[in-house]
Amino acid sequence: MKPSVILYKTLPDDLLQRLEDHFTVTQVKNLHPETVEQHAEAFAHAVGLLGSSEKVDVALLEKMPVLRATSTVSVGYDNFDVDALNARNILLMHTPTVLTETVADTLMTLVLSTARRVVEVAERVKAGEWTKSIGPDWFGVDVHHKTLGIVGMGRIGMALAQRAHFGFNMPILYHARRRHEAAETRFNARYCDLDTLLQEADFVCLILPLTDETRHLFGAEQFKKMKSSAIFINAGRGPVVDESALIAALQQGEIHAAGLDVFEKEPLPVDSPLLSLPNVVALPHIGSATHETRYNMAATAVDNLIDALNGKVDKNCVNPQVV
Ligand SMILES: NC(=O)C1=CN([C@@H]2O[C@H](COP(=O)(O)OP(=O)(O)OC[C@H]3O[C@@H](n4cnc5c(N)ncnc54)[C@H](OP(=O)(O)O)[C@@H]3O)[C@@H](O)[C@H]2O)C=CC1
Ligand SMILES: O=CC(=O)O
Repeated sequence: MKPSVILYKTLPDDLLQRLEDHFTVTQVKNLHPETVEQHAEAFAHAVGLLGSSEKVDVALLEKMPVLRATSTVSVGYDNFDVDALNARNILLMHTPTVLTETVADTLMTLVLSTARRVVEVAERVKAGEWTKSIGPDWFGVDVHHKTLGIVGMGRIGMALAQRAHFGFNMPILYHARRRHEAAETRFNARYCDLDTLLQEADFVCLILPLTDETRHLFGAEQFKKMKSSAIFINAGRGPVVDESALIAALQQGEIHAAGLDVFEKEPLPVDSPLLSLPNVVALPHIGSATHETRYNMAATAVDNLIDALNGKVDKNCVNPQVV
Protein backbone atom coordinates (compact mmCIF):
# COMPACT_ATOMS: atom_id res chain seq x y z
CA MET A 1 0.00 0.00 0.00
CA LYS A 2 1.23 3.50 -0.83
CA PRO A 3 1.80 5.96 2.04
CA SER A 4 -0.99 8.53 2.53
CA VAL A 5 -0.56 12.28 2.14
CA ILE A 6 -2.84 15.30 2.45
CA LEU A 7 -2.82 17.86 -0.37
CA TYR A 8 -4.29 21.30 0.45
CA LYS A 9 -3.57 23.07 -2.81
CA THR A 10 -4.68 22.60 -6.42
CA LEU A 11 -1.83 21.20 -8.53
CA PRO A 12 -1.47 21.05 -12.32
CA ASP A 13 -2.62 17.61 -13.59
CA ASP A 14 0.87 16.29 -14.36
CA LEU A 15 2.13 17.20 -10.87
CA LEU A 16 -0.91 15.65 -9.19
CA GLN A 17 -0.18 12.50 -11.20
CA ARG A 18 3.46 12.56 -10.05
CA LEU A 19 2.28 12.79 -6.43
CA GLU A 20 -0.25 9.99 -6.96
CA ASP A 21 2.44 7.74 -8.46
CA HIS A 22 4.05 7.74 -5.01
CA PHE A 23 1.22 8.28 -2.53
CA THR A 24 -2.47 7.85 -1.83
CA VAL A 25 -3.55 11.48 -1.99
CA THR A 26 -6.46 13.04 -0.10
CA GLN A 27 -7.17 16.49 -1.47
CA VAL A 28 -8.79 19.03 0.88
CA LYS A 29 -9.69 22.69 0.38
CA ASN A 30 -7.85 24.05 3.43
CA LEU A 31 -6.57 23.11 6.89
CA HIS A 32 -9.37 24.72 8.91
CA PRO A 33 -10.53 22.66 11.93
CA GLU A 34 -13.89 21.83 10.26
CA THR A 35 -12.08 20.47 7.17
CA VAL A 36 -9.74 18.42 9.34
CA GLU A 37 -12.78 17.06 11.24
CA GLN A 38 -14.48 16.13 7.96
CA HIS A 39 -11.43 14.15 6.81
CA ALA A 40 -10.34 12.99 10.28
CA GLU A 41 -9.43 9.48 9.13
CA ALA A 42 -7.20 10.73 6.29
CA PHE A 43 -5.43 13.23 8.57
CA ALA A 44 -4.94 10.54 11.21
CA HIS A 45 -3.12 8.28 8.70
CA ALA A 46 -1.20 10.88 6.65
CA VAL A 47 2.60 10.79 6.70
CA GLY A 48 2.93 13.83 4.40
CA LEU A 49 1.33 17.26 3.97
CA LEU A 50 1.66 19.52 0.91
CA GLY A 51 0.23 22.96 0.22
CA SER A 52 0.71 26.64 0.96
CA SER A 53 -0.33 29.63 3.08
CA GLU A 54 -2.35 27.76 5.76
CA LYS A 55 -1.27 27.69 9.41
CA VAL A 56 0.42 24.47 10.51
CA ASP A 57 0.32 24.60 14.31
CA VAL A 58 0.24 22.33 17.35
CA ALA A 59 -3.55 21.89 17.13
CA LEU A 60 -3.27 20.57 13.55
CA LEU A 61 -0.25 18.39 14.35
CA GLU A 62 -2.24 16.73 17.15
CA LYS A 63 -4.68 15.50 14.48
CA MET A 64 -1.78 14.04 12.47
CA PRO A 65 -0.05 11.56 14.82
CA VAL A 66 2.03 9.79 12.13
CA LEU A 67 3.07 12.86 10.10
CA ARG A 68 6.72 12.66 8.95
CA ALA A 69 7.13 15.49 6.42
CA THR A 70 5.50 18.76 5.37
CA SER A 71 6.17 20.51 2.06
CA THR A 72 5.24 24.14 1.49
CA VAL A 73 4.87 25.74 -1.94
CA SER A 74 6.74 28.85 -0.79
CA VAL A 75 10.15 29.90 0.44
CA GLY A 76 8.73 31.63 3.55
CA TYR A 77 7.62 29.30 6.35
CA ASP A 78 6.49 31.70 9.09
CA ASN A 79 3.06 30.00 9.03
CA PHE A 80 4.64 26.81 10.44
CA ASP A 81 5.31 26.14 14.11
CA VAL A 82 8.86 24.94 13.47
CA ASP A 83 9.53 24.16 17.15
CA ALA A 84 6.49 21.88 17.23
CA LEU A 85 7.69 20.14 14.04
CA ASN A 86 11.18 19.70 15.48
CA ALA A 87 9.79 18.30 18.72
CA ARG A 88 8.11 15.55 16.66
CA ASN A 89 11.01 15.12 14.17
CA ILE A 90 8.76 16.19 11.29
CA LEU A 91 10.64 17.53 8.25
CA LEU A 92 9.78 20.92 6.75
CA MET A 93 10.61 21.37 3.05
CA HIS A 94 10.30 24.65 1.12
CA THR A 95 10.99 26.14 -2.34
CA PRO A 96 13.89 28.61 -2.28
CA THR A 97 15.86 29.46 -5.46
CA VAL A 98 13.17 28.63 -8.08
CA LEU A 99 11.34 31.88 -7.28
CA THR A 100 14.31 34.16 -6.58
CA GLU A 101 14.56 35.92 -9.98
CA THR A 102 10.80 36.40 -10.30
CA VAL A 103 10.49 37.98 -6.86
CA ALA A 104 13.43 40.28 -7.63
CA ASP A 105 11.56 41.35 -10.78
CA THR A 106 8.54 42.18 -8.60
CA LEU A 107 10.70 44.29 -6.28
CA MET A 108 12.16 46.19 -9.24
CA THR A 109 8.61 46.67 -10.58
CA LEU A 110 7.63 48.27 -7.26
CA VAL A 111 10.71 50.52 -7.33
CA LEU A 112 9.92 51.71 -10.86
CA SER A 113 6.17 52.03 -10.48
CA THR A 114 6.34 54.05 -7.26
CA ALA A 115 9.13 56.35 -8.52
CA ARG A 116 7.48 57.01 -11.88
CA ARG A 117 3.92 56.95 -10.46
CA VAL A 118 2.95 54.44 -13.14
CA VAL A 119 -0.29 53.20 -11.58
CA GLU A 120 -1.49 56.66 -10.56
CA VAL A 121 -0.90 58.34 -13.92
CA ALA A 122 -2.25 55.38 -15.91
CA GLU A 123 -5.47 55.67 -13.88
CA ARG A 124 -5.59 59.39 -14.70
CA VAL A 125 -5.28 58.61 -18.41
CA LYS A 126 -8.13 56.08 -18.14
CA ALA A 127 -10.22 58.66 -16.29
CA GLY A 128 -9.89 61.01 -19.29
CA GLU A 129 -7.65 63.52 -17.48
CA TRP A 130 -4.96 63.58 -20.21
CA THR A 131 -6.37 66.48 -22.13
CA LYS A 132 -3.18 68.49 -22.80
CA SER A 133 0.59 68.15 -22.48
CA ILE A 134 1.38 66.96 -18.99
CA GLY A 135 3.06 69.26 -16.45
CA PRO A 136 5.18 68.74 -13.33
CA ASP A 137 2.18 67.51 -11.33
CA TRP A 138 2.43 64.30 -13.39
CA PHE A 139 6.21 63.91 -13.06
CA GLY A 140 7.95 61.20 -11.08
CA VAL A 141 11.51 60.89 -9.78
CA ASP A 142 14.51 59.11 -11.29
CA VAL A 143 15.49 55.59 -10.32
CA HIS A 144 18.87 55.31 -12.08
CA HIS A 145 21.88 56.45 -10.04
CA LYS A 146 19.79 56.74 -6.84
CA THR A 147 20.92 54.89 -3.71
CA LEU A 148 19.17 51.59 -3.08
CA GLY A 149 19.03 50.24 0.49
CA ILE A 150 18.35 46.51 0.68
CA VAL A 151 17.29 45.09 4.04
CA GLY A 152 17.84 41.31 3.80
CA MET A 153 20.72 40.44 1.46
CA GLY A 154 19.70 36.81 0.97
CA ARG A 155 18.90 35.05 -2.30
CA ILE A 156 16.29 37.61 -3.40
CA GLY A 157 18.21 40.60 -2.05
CA MET A 158 21.20 39.54 -4.15
CA ALA A 159 19.05 39.21 -7.30
CA LEU A 160 17.63 42.68 -6.67
CA ALA A 161 21.13 44.09 -6.19
CA GLN A 162 22.19 42.57 -9.51
CA ARG A 163 19.33 44.31 -11.34
CA ALA A 164 19.93 47.64 -9.61
CA HIS A 165 23.72 47.65 -10.04
CA PHE A 166 24.01 46.47 -13.64
CA GLY A 167 20.68 47.74 -14.97
CA PHE A 168 20.24 51.06 -13.20
CA ASN A 169 23.71 52.11 -11.99
CA MET A 170 22.43 52.38 -8.45
CA PRO A 171 24.86 52.55 -5.51
CA ILE A 172 23.78 49.83 -3.07
CA LEU A 173 23.67 49.83 0.73
CA TYR A 174 22.61 46.69 2.51
CA HIS A 175 21.78 45.41 5.95
CA ALA A 176 21.58 41.79 7.09
CA ARG A 177 22.71 39.85 10.15
CA ARG A 178 26.11 39.28 8.57
CA ARG A 179 28.23 40.69 5.75
CA HIS A 180 27.94 39.20 2.26
CA GLU A 181 31.26 39.29 0.46
CA ALA A 182 29.70 38.33 -2.87
CA ALA A 183 27.38 41.36 -2.76
CA GLU A 184 30.33 43.62 -2.02
CA THR A 185 32.59 42.29 -4.78
CA ARG A 186 29.94 41.74 -7.49
CA PHE A 187 27.72 44.78 -6.90
CA ASN A 188 29.99 47.08 -4.92
CA ALA A 189 27.38 46.96 -2.16
CA ARG A 190 28.24 48.61 1.17
CA TYR A 191 27.27 46.92 4.43
CA CYS A 192 25.83 49.23 7.05
CA ASP A 193 23.72 49.24 10.20
CA LEU A 194 20.01 49.77 9.74
CA ASP A 195 20.01 53.40 10.91
CA THR A 196 22.69 54.40 8.40
CA LEU A 197 20.81 52.66 5.61
CA LEU A 198 17.58 54.44 6.57
CA GLN A 199 19.29 57.85 6.62
CA GLU A 200 21.16 57.45 3.31
CA ALA A 201 18.94 55.37 0.99
CA ASP A 202 16.60 56.85 -1.63
CA PHE A 203 14.79 53.52 -1.84
CA VAL A 204 14.49 51.26 1.22
CA CYS A 205 13.61 47.72 0.08
CA LEU A 206 12.64 45.05 2.60
CA ILE A 207 12.98 41.42 1.66
CA LEU A 208 13.15 39.80 5.08
CA PRO A 209 11.58 36.65 6.48
CA LEU A 210 9.07 37.06 9.32
CA THR A 211 10.66 35.89 12.59
CA ASP A 212 10.50 36.90 16.25
CA GLU A 213 13.41 39.29 15.54
CA THR A 214 11.95 40.90 12.40
CA ARG A 215 8.31 41.33 13.54
CA HIS A 216 7.62 45.11 13.57
CA LEU A 217 11.29 45.84 12.86
CA PHE A 218 9.92 48.87 11.00
CA GLY A 219 7.83 51.31 13.03
CA ALA A 220 7.42 55.06 13.56
CA GLU A 221 11.06 55.47 14.63
CA GLN A 222 12.42 53.88 11.44
CA PHE A 223 10.19 55.92 9.11
CA LYS A 224 11.24 59.13 10.89
CA LYS A 225 14.89 58.31 10.14
CA MET A 226 14.26 57.99 6.41
CA LYS A 227 14.59 60.92 3.98
CA SER A 228 11.30 62.68 3.28
CA SER A 229 12.00 61.93 -0.41
CA ALA A 230 12.56 58.21 0.29
CA ILE A 231 10.43 55.46 -1.21
CA PHE A 232 9.67 52.43 0.96
CA ILE A 233 9.20 48.97 -0.58
CA ASN A 234 8.17 45.75 1.21
CA ALA A 235 7.91 42.35 -0.49
CA GLY A 236 9.05 40.23 2.48
CA ARG A 237 6.21 39.80 4.96
CA GLY A 238 3.60 42.33 6.11
CA PRO A 239 4.09 41.99 9.88
CA VAL A 240 7.76 43.04 9.56
CA VAL A 241 6.22 46.52 9.34
CA ASP A 242 3.92 48.26 11.81
CA GLU A 243 1.37 49.16 9.16
CA SER A 244 -0.34 51.92 11.15
CA ALA A 245 3.07 53.62 11.57
CA LEU A 246 3.63 53.31 7.81
CA ILE A 247 0.24 54.85 7.08
CA ALA A 248 0.98 57.74 9.47
CA ALA A 249 4.42 58.31 7.89
CA LEU A 250 2.84 58.48 4.42
CA GLN A 251 -0.01 60.74 5.54
CA GLN A 252 2.37 63.11 7.32
CA GLY A 253 4.82 63.25 4.40
CA GLU A 254 7.66 61.69 6.41
CA ILE A 255 8.33 59.48 3.39
CA HIS A 256 7.49 60.05 -0.26
CA ALA A 257 5.76 56.85 -1.36
CA ALA A 258 5.42 53.12 -0.73
CA GLY A 259 5.29 50.00 -2.89
CA LEU A 260 3.84 47.01 -1.06
CA ASP A 261 3.32 43.38 -2.02
CA VAL A 262 2.63 42.15 1.51
CA PHE A 263 0.46 43.39 4.38
CA GLU A 264 -0.22 42.74 8.05
CA LYS A 265 -3.59 41.27 7.09
CA GLU A 266 -4.04 39.56 3.71
CA PRO A 267 -6.13 40.05 1.67
CA LEU A 268 -5.74 43.74 2.45
CA PRO A 269 -9.08 44.99 3.87
CA VAL A 270 -10.85 47.19 1.31
CA ASP A 271 -11.20 49.98 3.89
CA SER A 272 -7.42 50.15 4.51
CA PRO A 273 -6.22 53.80 4.44
CA LEU A 274 -3.38 52.56 2.21
CA LEU A 275 -5.85 52.22 -0.64
CA SER A 276 -6.82 55.88 -0.60
CA LEU A 277 -3.24 57.15 -0.77
CA PRO A 278 -2.24 57.99 -4.38
CA ASN A 279 1.45 57.49 -3.54
CA VAL A 280 0.94 53.83 -2.59
CA VAL A 281 1.24 50.95 -5.03
CA ALA A 282 -0.46 47.94 -3.40
CA LEU A 283 -0.10 44.50 -4.98
CA PRO A 284 -1.93 41.30 -3.92
CA HIS A 285 1.15 39.31 -2.78
CA ILE A 286 2.26 38.51 -6.34
CA GLY A 287 6.01 38.27 -5.69
CA SER A 288 6.39 34.86 -7.34
CA ALA A 289 3.11 34.86 -9.26
CA THR A 290 4.05 34.03 -12.83
CA HIS A 291 2.81 30.87 -14.58
CA GLU A 292 6.36 29.57 -15.00
CA THR A 293 7.54 30.20 -11.46
CA ARG A 294 4.38 28.98 -9.73
CA TYR A 295 4.62 25.76 -11.79
CA ASN A 296 8.27 25.32 -10.86
CA MET A 297 7.49 25.95 -7.18
CA ALA A 298 4.72 23.34 -7.20
CA ALA A 299 6.99 20.81 -8.98
CA THR A 300 9.74 21.47 -6.44
CA ALA A 301 7.30 20.99 -3.56
CA VAL A 302 6.11 17.65 -4.98
CA ASP A 303 9.70 16.44 -5.44
CA ASN A 304 10.58 17.74 -1.96
CA LEU A 305 7.83 15.65 -0.37
CA ILE A 306 8.87 12.53 -2.30
CA ASP A 307 12.51 13.11 -1.29
CA ALA A 308 11.69 13.84 2.36
CA LEU A 309 9.57 10.72 2.78
CA ASN A 310 12.45 8.76 1.28
CA GLY A 311 14.90 10.27 3.77
CA LYS A 312 16.63 12.47 1.14
CA VAL A 313 17.04 15.96 2.57
CA ASP A 314 20.22 17.31 0.98
CA LYS A 315 18.39 20.40 -0.33
CA ASN A 316 15.32 22.57 0.36
CA CYS A 317 15.00 21.34 3.93
CA VAL A 318 14.45 23.86 6.76
CA ASN A 319 15.20 21.41 9.59
CA PRO A 320 17.48 18.61 8.32
CA GLN A 321 18.72 18.08 11.88
CA VAL A 322 15.53 16.16 12.74
CA VAL A 323 16.44 13.24 10.46
N1 LIG B 1 6.21 38.69 -1.73
C1 LIG B 1 6.38 37.43 -2.07
O1 LIG B 1 5.61 36.86 -2.84
C2 LIG B 1 7.56 36.70 -1.56
C3 LIG B 1 8.09 36.98 -0.33
N2 LIG B 1 9.19 36.28 0.12
C4 LIG B 1 9.75 36.61 1.43
O2 LIG B 1 11.12 36.94 1.27
C5 LIG B 1 11.86 36.32 2.29
C6 LIG B 1 13.32 36.21 1.89
O3 LIG B 1 13.50 35.20 0.92
P1 LIG B 1 15.00 34.75 0.50
O4 LIG B 1 15.78 35.92 0.01
O5 LIG B 1 14.86 33.57 -0.36
O6 LIG B 1 15.54 34.33 1.95
P2 LIG B 1 17.05 34.23 2.46
O7 LIG B 1 16.98 33.35 3.65
O8 LIG B 1 17.96 33.85 1.36
O9 LIG B 1 17.40 35.73 2.90
C7 LIG B 1 16.90 36.31 4.07
C8 LIG B 1 17.76 37.52 4.41
O10 LIG B 1 17.15 38.17 5.53
C9 LIG B 1 18.18 38.46 6.47
N3 LIG B 1 17.68 38.47 7.84
C10 LIG B 1 16.99 37.51 8.51
N4 LIG B 1 16.72 37.91 9.77
C11 LIG B 1 17.27 39.15 9.90
C12 LIG B 1 17.31 40.09 10.95
N5 LIG B 1 16.78 39.82 12.16
N6 LIG B 1 17.95 41.27 10.74
C13 LIG B 1 18.52 41.53 9.54
N7 LIG B 1 18.49 40.68 8.49
C14 LIG B 1 17.87 39.51 8.67
C15 LIG B 1 19.16 37.32 6.32
O11 LIG B 1 20.38 37.75 6.90
P3 LIG B 1 21.74 36.89 6.84
O12 LIG B 1 22.11 36.87 5.39
O13 LIG B 1 22.69 37.68 7.64
O14 LIG B 1 21.40 35.54 7.36
C16 LIG B 1 19.19 37.19 4.79
O15 LIG B 1 20.08 38.12 4.25
C17 LIG B 1 11.13 35.01 2.53
O16 LIG B 1 11.38 34.48 3.81
C18 LIG B 1 9.69 35.42 2.37
O17 LIG B 1 9.15 35.83 3.60
C19 LIG B 1 9.77 35.32 -0.64
C20 LIG B 1 9.26 35.00 -1.85
C21 LIG B 1 8.09 35.63 -2.41
O1 LIG C 1 5.53 34.68 -0.18
C1 LIG C 1 5.89 33.77 -0.84
C2 LIG C 1 6.90 32.84 -0.46
O2 LIG C 1 7.26 32.00 -1.32
O3 LIG C 1 7.36 32.87 0.68
